[in-house]
Amino acid sequence: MYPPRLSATDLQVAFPLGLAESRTFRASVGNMLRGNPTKDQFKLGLYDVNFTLRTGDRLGIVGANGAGKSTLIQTLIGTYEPTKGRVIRIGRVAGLISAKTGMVVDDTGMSNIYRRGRQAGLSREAIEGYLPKILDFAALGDDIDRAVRTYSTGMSARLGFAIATCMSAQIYIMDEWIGAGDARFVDKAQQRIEAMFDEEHILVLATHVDALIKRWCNQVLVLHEGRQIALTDVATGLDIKNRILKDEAVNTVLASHNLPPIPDSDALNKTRIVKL
Ligand SMILES: Nc1ncnc2c1ncn2[C@@H]1O[C@H](COP(=O)(O)OP(=O)(O)OP(=O)(O)O)[C@@H](O)[C@H]1O
Repeated sequence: MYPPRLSATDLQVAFPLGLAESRTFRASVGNMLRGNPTKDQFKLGLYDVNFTLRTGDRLGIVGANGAGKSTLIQTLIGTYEPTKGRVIRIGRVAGLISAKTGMVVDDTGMSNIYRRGRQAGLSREAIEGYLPKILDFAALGDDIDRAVRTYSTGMSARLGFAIATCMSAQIYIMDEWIGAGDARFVDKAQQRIEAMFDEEHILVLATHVDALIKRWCNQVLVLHEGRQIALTDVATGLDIKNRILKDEAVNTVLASHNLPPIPDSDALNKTRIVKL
């Protein structure tokens, strides 16, 4: 088996801005005259993203609200298709982006374990092999046979986390939903993730919590208005993010770390609405 790898090359994700009403010619003309977006206009949610992660790499993704963190996570997992560039995933990916990710909420917890196992390409026997570990971690008791829609957020988080981390993935891609459980679960989940900090796994974590980045990551990617502005060590990445949050000029902050500037923000804003 090849060692795991996760890479993004010239990644771009654009969201259509076209309004539903502009399906008629009259509405389209009206929108154009009012300066509203037309059907063929897109907003860049993410662009210029480039990195390669190998075993042992643990990447923290940081940035202000709307910087593009969730868009990048969803694209790495494969929920969003890039409009340009590409993502390469080598190895089994576990995406942990919300407590109920990938679950059919009308089915029981147990059915969901089997479904997720099948989706991961595992045989019934293999899933049964993982089952005791999953049930132990989820600690749902008899509730495992109830529909997931009846679970609290914390119960769903425990089950989702147990499924994702007990079925031996090599690449873990997470948002900060992990904080959804109670203190005991968060502690257990943190220990479980830390046990994977070895040469066989890749971790990607998007979060606003600096302490988690410091504890779990060994490199940081800073996003600003959808663009990757730095891929660097943890201390530098957090400093850049925090100074930008305090409204320091982006290029001043980058220059203070000897990093290349980004085009001036006027130019940046103009290029954010694009026609593909
Ligand atoms: N489905 C969508 N359609 C249109 N625009 C979107 C969509 N999803 C995200 N965006 C836009 O893309 C940009 C990046 O959003 P994203 O949710 O990735 O940011 P974020 O860094 O995760 O923010 P937060 O910290 O607030 O969760 C935002 O301007 C957002 O409005």
